[in-house]
Formats: sequence, C-alpha cells, structure tokens
Amino acid sequence: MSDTDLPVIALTTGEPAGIGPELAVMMAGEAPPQARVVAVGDPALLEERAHAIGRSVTVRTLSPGEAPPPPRAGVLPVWPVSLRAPCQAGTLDTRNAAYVLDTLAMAVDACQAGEAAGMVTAPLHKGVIIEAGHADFRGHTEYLRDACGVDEVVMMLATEHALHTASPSWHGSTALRVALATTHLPLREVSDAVTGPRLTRILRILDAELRHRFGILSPRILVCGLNPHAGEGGHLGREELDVIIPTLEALRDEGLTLDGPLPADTLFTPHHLARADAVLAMYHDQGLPVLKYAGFGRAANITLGLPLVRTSVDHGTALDLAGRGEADPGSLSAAVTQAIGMVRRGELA
Ligand SMILES: NC(=O)C1=CN([C@@H]2O[C@H](COP(=O)(O)OP(=O)(O)OC[C@H]3O[C@@H](n4cnc5c(N)ncnc54)[C@H](O)[C@@H]3O)[C@@H](O)[C@H]2O)C=CC1
Ligand SMILES: NCC(=O)COP(=O)(O)O
Repeated sequence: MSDTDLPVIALTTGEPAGIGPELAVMMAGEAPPQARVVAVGDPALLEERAHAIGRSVTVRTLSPGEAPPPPRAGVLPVWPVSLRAPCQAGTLDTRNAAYVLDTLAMAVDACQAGEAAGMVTAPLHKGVIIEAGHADFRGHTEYLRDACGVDEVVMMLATEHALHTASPSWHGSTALRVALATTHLPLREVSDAVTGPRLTRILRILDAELRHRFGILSPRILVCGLNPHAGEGGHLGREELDVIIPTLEALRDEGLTLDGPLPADTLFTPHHLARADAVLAMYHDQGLPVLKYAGFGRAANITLGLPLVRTSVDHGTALDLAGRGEADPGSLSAAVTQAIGMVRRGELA
C-alpha cells in the first residue's frame, strides 16, 4: 500500500484545557502509524501546546475535509476548528464546549462523506459540556449514537496486552476486552436499565462486531451477573433469574456463545478469562476498573454498533497534567492502532 492509500483517521483533540492537544502533538513527533492521521482542532492551540511542552512539530493547516499528505514524523496536519474563547491549560471554560462539539461534528461528517475511514477521540470533559447548557450530554458514545441515528451502541474497552497474561504459563489470548451493558448512568438507575431487550441488543452487537471488526469467527462472551454472587439463587437480587438468564438462553438459541451470568468478582480471574474473547459487565464501574488495572495506558475505548469506526483513549482530560508534557500518550497510540485494525478488517469482511 502506498502512503497516499493509507486510511485517513480523524483525531478530535478533545477538551482544549486538557491533555488531548498535547497528546496529538506528541503522537505527531513519533514514527507515524500506518495511517494518515489528521487532527481536528484549533491550529493555534496545537502550536501553543507544542511550544509549551517543548516539542518541535509543524502544524500544517488543511481545508476541512482536504486529504492529508502521507504521514511524516514531526508534521501534524489539521482540519481547523476555531476555539470559541482563549484557553489556558488546566482551566475549563464553558464557552469552549461548543468548540469541542464542533470538532466531533466535523469528524463525523468526514467519516460519513468518506473523507476519513474512522475517527479517534481525545478526551472531552463531560461536566463542562453539561454546564454549558447541554443537559443531556453523557459522552462521546451516546453523542455518536445519536449523530449516526442508531438505536444502540456498545462501549467496549480493550487492551491487547493485559497484565494477567504476562506470566510464562499463560496460554490464552493476551487481549482483554470488556464491554458494558449500561454506560454513563447513576448507579441507582442501573438495575432498571438492565432489561431483556437492552441485553439482547447489546449482546447481538457485541457478537457481530467481534466477528466483523476483530476477525473472531465464533466469539465466546462471558456475562457478569448484576448482584453479588450473581444473585445467589435469587436471595441477593432477582435480576439474574428474571432478566439475564432468560435473555442469555434465547440468545444461545440464536447461536451466540455465552457463559453466565457469572459472579463478577470471580469472572475476572485468569481461569475464566483464558477462555473469553470478551466480557460483558453490567455497569461502568463493574468492568472498567478491572480493565484499567490490567491495561491503563495501553487500552482503547471502542464504540461498537456505529456505521463508522470510532476509538478513543482509556483516560480522561487529566487537567492536573495539561500543558506539562507529562501525560502518557500510550493509550492514544493504542486507540489509533485499534482504529486502523478495525478499518482494515471491516474492508476485508
Ligand atoms: N474518552 C473520554 O472522552 C473520557 C473522558 N473522561 C472525562 O475526563 C474528565 C476527568 O476524568 P477523571 O475521572 O478525572 O479521569 P482522568 O483519566 O482524567 O484522570 C484520572 C487520573 O489519571 C491520570 N491520567 C489520566 N490520563 C493520563 C495519561 N495519559 N498519562 C498519565 N496520567 C494520566 C490523571 O492525571 C489523574 O491522576 C471527566 O469529565 C470524565 O468524564 C473520562 C474518561 C474518558
Ligand atoms: N469511562 C469511559 C468514558 O467515560 C468514555 O466515554 P465516552 O466519552 O467515550 O463515551
């Protein structure tokens, strides 16, 4: 493949006061990935952040949607979006929430127009977007679901090299993939959200995308219970008996390979994980702490079920580190690598 045939990946640079802009700069300074990565953000902000962290990177402003040149270390092509207000690293400003949303809209448009093969998102700050007046904003995942007009998407975080697989006696896959049945919900709303129809939609998407985007011929998915000890036979909660078990049985009849519901405390042990292609956790903080313990800084957040490829970092805006050049760009690199793999496997399928 010649350099001009490499897929275009639109990298939204996220909350301008966070570490997203400098991560884009850091990535541009390294050996380029097998893609033409184009940042979406304010060129002057990127130049200023490169200067602040002492990186010599040439920011090359393109026209929106213009094909980026072949990748070159030290050059960062940018599809420009203007900040709405001056930005200081580490200090949020509600006036720039619209800027962040503009970068997302531009990347979605580019994917839909065929100008980009996929998008990678640097972290945004959910709170400042909500405070700016977008009361229903929950995150990229839900934003992209609505922007793409689909009913359901699945948040899955994945690391290709999980901590527990480092032992010489490990014989399973080195990857750990954790998908979520519910995403950004207050804990008290989770039980009501774990319904049969939702689990059915989520598991069908997860199974189909593991096949299509990850090349796994017959995915085995481990499903967590919601309650301690997966409900202890109904004595510690009835969601397993009333909702999860009947749903899994119906999906097995469709041909999905599902184990569970398993108690979440022991599901995440090497014995179980060795035979899993993915785990479905019932809620955010049931699954993600395990994934982040096993691979923080090397994991990517992937949205499944979209008509476009979208990956992201495994961390947030890290306002405490912004503008200092101390943030670890490992997860951004993992997110770009995952996006390239998903684009390629999608083309082959
Ligand atoms: N993909 C996205 O857009 C995500 C956005 N967020 C948002 O980020 C904001 C802040 O969230 P927090 O819970 O504080 O999590 P955070 O990930 O921003 O920070 C947690 C801790 O991890 C450290 N950290 C984060 N990224 C790092 C990196 N690349 N290198 C080294 N250290 C790093 C931070 O310094 C901090 O100590 C929230 O608004 C949250 O919703 C959180 C996760 C993902
Ligand atoms: N904990 C993951 C997270 O908050 C990322 O959310 P999203 O912005 O990718 O939807």
